Amino acid sequence: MAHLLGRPMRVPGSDLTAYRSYCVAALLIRHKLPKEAVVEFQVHDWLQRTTGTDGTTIRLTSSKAAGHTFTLSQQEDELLECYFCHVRAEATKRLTSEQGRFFVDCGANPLTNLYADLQRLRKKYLPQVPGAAVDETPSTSTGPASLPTPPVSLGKQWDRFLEVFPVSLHSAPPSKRLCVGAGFTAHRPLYRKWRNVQLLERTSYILSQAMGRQATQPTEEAVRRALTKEGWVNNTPSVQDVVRGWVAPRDPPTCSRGLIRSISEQSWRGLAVRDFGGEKGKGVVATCPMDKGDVVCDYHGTLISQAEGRRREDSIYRFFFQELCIDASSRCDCHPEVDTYGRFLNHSRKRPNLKPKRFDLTFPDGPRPVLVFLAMHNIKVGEELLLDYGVTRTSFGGEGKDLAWLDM
Ligand SMILES: C[S@@+](CC[C@H](N)C(=O)[O-])C[C@H]1O[C@@H](n2cnc3c(N)ncnc32)[C@H](O)[C@@H]1O
Repeated sequence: MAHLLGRPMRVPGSDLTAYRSYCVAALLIRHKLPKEAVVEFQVHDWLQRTTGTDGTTIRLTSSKAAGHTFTLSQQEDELLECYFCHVRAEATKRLTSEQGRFFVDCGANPLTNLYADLQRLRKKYLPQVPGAAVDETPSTSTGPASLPTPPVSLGKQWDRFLEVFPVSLHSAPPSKRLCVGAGFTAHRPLYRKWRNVQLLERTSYILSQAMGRQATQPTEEAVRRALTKEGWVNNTPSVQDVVRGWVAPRDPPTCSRGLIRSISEQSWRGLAVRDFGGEKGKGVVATCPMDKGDVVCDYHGTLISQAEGRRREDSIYRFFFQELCIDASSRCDCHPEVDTYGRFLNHSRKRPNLKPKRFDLTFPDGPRPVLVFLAMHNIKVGEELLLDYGVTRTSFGGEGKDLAWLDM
C-alpha cells in the first residue's frame, strides 16, 4: 500500500506483523531506546510531531526516560506514519482503552520482544530491499542530548510542499521541474511522500465507493469497477490493497456499561490533543478511524445548573445544554492528572463532524446526565474533531472581538 524504502510494501496485509516490527526496530536501533520506554509512548506525545517544528519530535513519558526527546529522520517518519495510520489503527480499533500503548502487536498487546522481531525481519526483508538497511552503528551518544538528528528539516519542507502542491485524488504529482522551480531542491523524498499520501487517499476513497451503504467488505469486482471509473493511470492502489484496507465497523455503543467505564476512566481511544498554535490553540484529532455514530468522548467537568453556569466567571470551557451546564474551566476533581479531551474540541459551523448527545446514566455513585459527542460521519485518521458550538458573537462578548473563527 505504501511505497517506503523505495519499493512497495504491503500494509496492512499478511505481513502486517513483520511490517510493524520493522518500523519499531528501525526506531529502536537508531535511537537506542530502552524497550520499556517505547512501549510506554503516549499517543498524544507522538502527535506533537505535526506542530511543524524541525522534523518529527517525539517525547518519551515513561519513568525511565521521561523528558527524553529525539527527532526522526524522514524515512523513520514515513515508517512510523504508515504504522500509525494503518497498522496500529487497525490493531487497536476494538480496544476500549489504549492505556498509553504505542507499539502494539496485531492483538493490540504492547510489544515486548522487539529485538527478536527484528532478527526475523532482517532475514525476511533486508535481502529484498536494497538500501533499506537500518543504521546499527553504535551511537557515540551517551545521553539524550546527543542523539542524531536529520540534517534537513523535512517536516517544515513538507508542510510548505503541501501548500504549494496540495494533494488531491485527481491531481498529478509535481514534476521535478516544478519542484525545483518552487525551491525544493531535495525534491525526491517530498515527491515520494506526496505520492504516498495520495495513494492512501485514493485507497480510502475507493473503499468508500466500493463498500456500499452496508459498509461490508467490498468484493474485488466492486473495487475494480470503482477504480476503472476513476481511470487513474499512475499511483493507483491495487484491488487487493483496497480490499485489505477494509475494517469491520464496530458495534454501536449501546452498552451503557462501556460508556460508564470510558467516562469514569477517561479511557477514550483514538484521540490526541494537538496544538495548532496561534489563537486557535489546542484541538483534538482522530488517531484511529471512527465510524458514524461512534461515541468519541464526553464533555467532562463539573455538572451545574444553567443558572449557576451563567453566574460563574466567564470561561470558554462551559458547555450549556438543556437545563444544565458542564464547567470544564479547570481539571476535574475525579481526574486531576488528565487533560480531558472534550474541553479541547474546537468549533466549526460549516463542517462539524461531531454532535453532542445527552445520556442519563447510572454510575456506581448514583444517576447523572452526561454529555457525549457522536461522530456525524466516518472520520479519518488525522482529521480534526469539530463540533458546532451553536453560539453567536454575542455569546462571546459581542462586537470588537475578532471572532472570525465562529464562521468557519
Ligand atoms: C473550548 S475551547 C477549545 C479549545 C481551545 N482551542 C484551547 O486551546 O483550549 C474554545 C476556544 O477555542 C478557540 N476556537 C474554537 N474553535 C476554533 C476555530 N475553529 N478556530 C480558531 N479558534 C477556535 C476559541 O478561542 C474558543 O473560545
